[in-house]
This record gives sequence, C-alpha cells and structure tokens, in this order.
Amino acid sequence: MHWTPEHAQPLNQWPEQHLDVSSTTPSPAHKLELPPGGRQRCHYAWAHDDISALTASNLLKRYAEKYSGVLDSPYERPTLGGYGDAAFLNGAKGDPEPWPGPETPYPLASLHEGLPGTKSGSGGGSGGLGGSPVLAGNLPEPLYAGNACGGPSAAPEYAAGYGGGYLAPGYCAQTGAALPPPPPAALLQPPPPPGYGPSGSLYNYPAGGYAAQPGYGALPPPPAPPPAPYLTSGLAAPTPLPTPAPPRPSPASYGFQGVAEAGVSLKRKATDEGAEGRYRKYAFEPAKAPAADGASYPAADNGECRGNGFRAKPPGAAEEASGKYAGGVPLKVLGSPIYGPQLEPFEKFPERAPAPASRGGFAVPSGEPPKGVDQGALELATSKMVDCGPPVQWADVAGQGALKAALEEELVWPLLRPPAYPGSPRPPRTVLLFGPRGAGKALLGRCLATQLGATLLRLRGGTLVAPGAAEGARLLQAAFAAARCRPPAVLLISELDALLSARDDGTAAAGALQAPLLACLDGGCGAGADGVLVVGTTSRPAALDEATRRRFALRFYVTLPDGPARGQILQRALAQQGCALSERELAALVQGTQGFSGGELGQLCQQAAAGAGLPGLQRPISYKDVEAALAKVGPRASPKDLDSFVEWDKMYGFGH
Ligand SMILES: Nc1ncnc2c1ncn2[C@@H]1O[C@H](COP(=O)(O)OP(=O)(O)OP(=O)(O)O)[C@@H](O)[C@H]1O
Ligand SMILES: [Mg+2]
Repeated sequence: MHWTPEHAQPLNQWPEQHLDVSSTTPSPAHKLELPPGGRQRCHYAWAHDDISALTASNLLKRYAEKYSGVLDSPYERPTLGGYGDAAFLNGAKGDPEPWPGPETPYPLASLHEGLPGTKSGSGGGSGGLGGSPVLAGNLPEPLYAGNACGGPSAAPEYAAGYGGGYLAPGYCAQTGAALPPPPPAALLQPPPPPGYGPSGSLYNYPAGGYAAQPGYGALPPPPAPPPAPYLTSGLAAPTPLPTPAPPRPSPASYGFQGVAEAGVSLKRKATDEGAEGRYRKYAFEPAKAPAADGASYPAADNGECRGNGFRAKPPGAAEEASGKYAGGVPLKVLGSPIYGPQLEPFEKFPERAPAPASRGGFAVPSGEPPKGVDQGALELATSKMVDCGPPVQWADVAGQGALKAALEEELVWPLLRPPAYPGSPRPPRTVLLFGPRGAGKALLGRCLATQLGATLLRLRGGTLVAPGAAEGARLLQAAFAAARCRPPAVLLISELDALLSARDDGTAAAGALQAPLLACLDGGCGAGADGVLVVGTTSRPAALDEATRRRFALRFYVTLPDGPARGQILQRALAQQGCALSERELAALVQGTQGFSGGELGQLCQQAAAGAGLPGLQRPISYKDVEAALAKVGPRASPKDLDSFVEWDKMYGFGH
C-alpha cells in the first residue's frame, strides 16, 4: 500500500468532515471541492442516509476491510474499472451476494456529474442502494488518477486501519438517529497522530516509534545463503553466518570495516551480494615467509626448488591449501564436479607432469626445445629468469579481492580446465596488469604462477633494453623459448612499457624491442603454443600502442591498497621488523598512509627500522619511528596519475 503524507490530513479529519454518513448535506468544504456544473451520481450502499448510524458503521467497517484486502494485495493493482465487480466502482455493494434491496445495480456512469442537492436522489441515484451521494461527495480526494470516483477507493484504503472505533466521534456529533454507545476512552485518548493510528492494522506502528524497537540483534538470523550456481568452480560456500554478519574481506584482527574495493564494477558487486564471504578465501594471511618481494627470495638456495618455481610441498600442505578457502571459518563445499577444497593446481601439475595433449590444456608439453633458439641464451634464461621463490597464495596479496576473483575466474580456471567441447574459445594466454608502481602487479603475477602450478620466469623491460636492442631481442626470444620448454609456465614481463617507448631515464633501444616482443607474443602464446601464460605489467599503460595492447587478451587495473589492505601490509611488514603497534596506532598509521602503494608501505617500514638503528637491534621500532619515517617516504602516484589509470581502465581495461 502506498502511503504519502498528503493522505494524512484528510485521513485525520475524516471522521469529522468526510464521514457524515447520517447527513445528506455535504460539508461546505466539499461543496467547494466538487467539480462545478454537474451532479454527483455516485452512490454508496453502505452510506445510505436511511440506514442507522450503527449499521452504517458496521457496513463501512466490513467493506472497508474487505476492499482494503484487495487494495493491499502485493500484486499490481488493476485500475478500478478493471475489477470484475463493477458495482464496487460505483459504490454499490461489491459483493457476490445480491444486495438486499429492490434496486438493480447502479449503472456505471460518470461519477462526477455533480453533487446532488437533495435527499431524494433526483440525480439518478437508485434510492435503495446508493441513494446517498453525501459520502461520495465527502470522501477524500481520489487515490488513483484514473478513478473517476474518489470515494470508494479511498474508503477501503483507510478504513482497515481505522476500526469502527474512530468513526464514533463522527456519529456522536449527529443527532436524531439511534446513536451507538460512546467509544471507549482508549480509542479517543490520545488522538492518533496525523495519518497513523495506533490500532490500525495497516499502519500498526508502535506508539513509541522505531526507537522502541529492539536492535537489529534481536532480529531473526538471516536465512542461509542460497546455493550460488555461478560459482561453478566449487568455491566453498560459507556456512550461514551469525547475526550480524561480519564484513567480508576484513580480517578479524583489524577494526576496519570491509571497504568496497575501488573500481569494483556494479555487476560484480551485485553478483557478490548473494554470496556472502565470496572473497573470504582471498583474505590476507599473516606472513609465513620472508618478504614477498621477488628480489628478496633466494633462488634455489636449499635445493627445495622443484624446477617449476616452487618448493616441495611441506607436510600438511593439503590442510594449508584448504585453509585458503576456510579462513578460520568452516565452509561448506558446493557440489562442483571439478573443484573441491583440495589444492587442485598443485595436485594437477605435480612435478610438471605432462597433461594429455588431446585435452588442449594449459600444461601441454612442447616436447623438443624450439628450433632456431640460441642454446646459450636458452640456458641463460633458464638459469637467470626462473624464479624459485616461495609460492604466493591469493591470501598473500592484501586486498584486491575483486581483482583476485576476476583473475581466478577469467584466467586460472579456464586455463586449468579448458572447455572440452569443440569450437569453444581458447582460454586467454596473455594478461596485462597495469597500475601505480608498487601496487602489487608482480606479486599478482607470481600468485598466478602459483595457482597454475607453473614455472615462473621473470623478465624486466629495463633489463632487456639495457644491453641494446639486439641482445635484448635475443634474451626475449630465449625467455619465450625457455617458457615453452617448461610448461606450464608463466612468463612475467615487468615494465613492459620500457620495451615500447622512451622512458624518462632515456634508455637506448627504446621501441626497438617492440617488433620482437610482438613476434614472441604471437609465437609464444599463439595457437601453436600451449602451456605458456604471459603476464605483462606496466605503470604506464598509455605508452602501449594499440598493437601491443591488443596482444593482451585481458587487461586489469591493479589499484592502490585500500585502508584494510594497508593495515595488513603494514602489520606484516612491521612484524617482520619486530614491531607490534597497538590497534589505535595502526589505525592512525593506516589513515596517514593514504595513497601509498604496497611497495611504498614496505619502504616506510624499512625507513622506520633504519631510524630505530636497525639492523643493530638497538631497540624495537616504535610508533614514533614510523611517524618520523612518514616524513621521508611518501606516495609517488599523484591524484592525476590515478585518474589517468581510471580513464585507461575505462577505455581498455576489463574492469573487475
Ligand atoms: N596487495 C599487496 N599485498 C601484499 N604485499 C604487497 C601488495 N602490493 C604490493 N606489495 C608488496 O610491495 C612490493 C612491491 O610489489 P610489486 O613488485 O608486486 O609491485 P609492482 O606493481 O610490480 O611495482 P612496479 O610497477 O614497480 O613493478 C612487494 O614487496 C610486494 O610484496
Ligand atoms: Mg613489478
């Protein structure tokens, strides 16, 4: 039922002004309201002036309740003319039973032909049923635009909410007729607020207003989330959460509310609404290993590297793997036939086990080393470019929940489980990650390699350009060849823009490597080369020309970390320096590091450690050290830079 404030006033005054059912004389106010030059021919059986006030009250109540049920129905209201019972429209009894009276149902006619001036029904009213036009004239304004007769539709609208009790004042004021007993004082005192009745069934609000309501905690717990068929991968569905539901990606150790990731598309957000905790598995986990920076990882230092870039699976790795989905909360696994809580990527590609070539999967081995590739360069690439750092799980990347989900859904899953039916599109083999420096693009590339169980080869644009165009091209080809030799492989090319155009540092060979790069992308990721994923990263996406841009099937914006993510990165970095800030200090630090990238947050902590005299371990880092470091380390990306990323994302990015 629609309730608008304008209904309040007429409703409040209704008993006195509009329900003078025992009188045949309309109120002066209504005389003025009626359209001039016509007679009102609308008749209401239940308002006939010949019936007693008590009968009228009962009838009014009865039919008001009846029709209010019609009007209250959740379905779209038909126009009044659309009701089967046309008698209702003209005020006759809207009842299947025949109305006890000699008259035939009042004919449907123009209802605003005028106001009858006499009681005799000379205006065409059928004396028995709708003899009294008074109520029609006195009823409030029509509720519906198409309702020629405002009365009948208005009456049921209000009457159900106002029992017979409120009618009494109107009747009591009348004389002559058999009056009903005076209403109980409770019905009169205190008077209902305008438009609302304390006892009305329609507007049955508590007298004290909403403030008197118990808090949300008293509400029944929300229903269990429905099965999410779109999570075809078998993502674990969380068990029903207690009320109130905790914020989604925010870790329990922080007081921050879950902040929506910047740039999350409405579509994805809307999809997420139904799957509470969708990003739970991406929740940042405390540090388990040294800094996640690639440079800080020792390469094959203890012989644990399995050749595919990752260390041997420690005992209990399966539990750790299922933990990525759990995040401490027991989760129910959806019944996907493909994915389960087991760590599929690692299980699927143990020790580079070749997958059957007929499947067209990501791990199809290429067999012999590619012809025409310099063996020396190949060995160089293999020895220098293969990254043997520890695996990076989704949970090792703070924040970026929507991006991680997009990468997994649009890249990892299609690569691991390519569609089996013929003619299906080939999963993407190239992805471009762009965003401010230090935002975690390389970290995400490493994470992709982990998720795919792939060998990770890392290249840096600046490194390729430095020795000159010819040598750079040779290294580039060698890197692609090495990747093809070690499928499944992820080739991570950072600073991609350095290969394409001049940088500020004025390196030579700028742009000279574009042609070799395009050739490698076509050959290394083309239809004939399965098992290689190229991840390009850049902080200058505008430097990419169209030809290069088009070579990257997916393009995702890696944003700066939001508040909760900054808190996680800071806490982790400071913990590595032996510093534990209080929650309040951490919150202040998060506030003060707005616009910092993950890399800059790491620099900040290093600077704080240096201020404290580390590495001499003279004293632990304090909040003051970090504050002092803030004066030296600041965010590099300007708001203008960030705007340009957003613009580029809008034009060429894929959103997430
Ligand atoms: N979301 C994050 N969670 C955890 N650590 C992060 C995150 N983002 C960045 N870092 C850390 O910041 C450092 C820099 O990250 P990374 O090298 O991935 O940035 P990048 O975007 O590749 O930067 P560049 O554009 O300079 O290459 C790394 O130590 C990385 O672990
Ligand atoms: Mg990088």
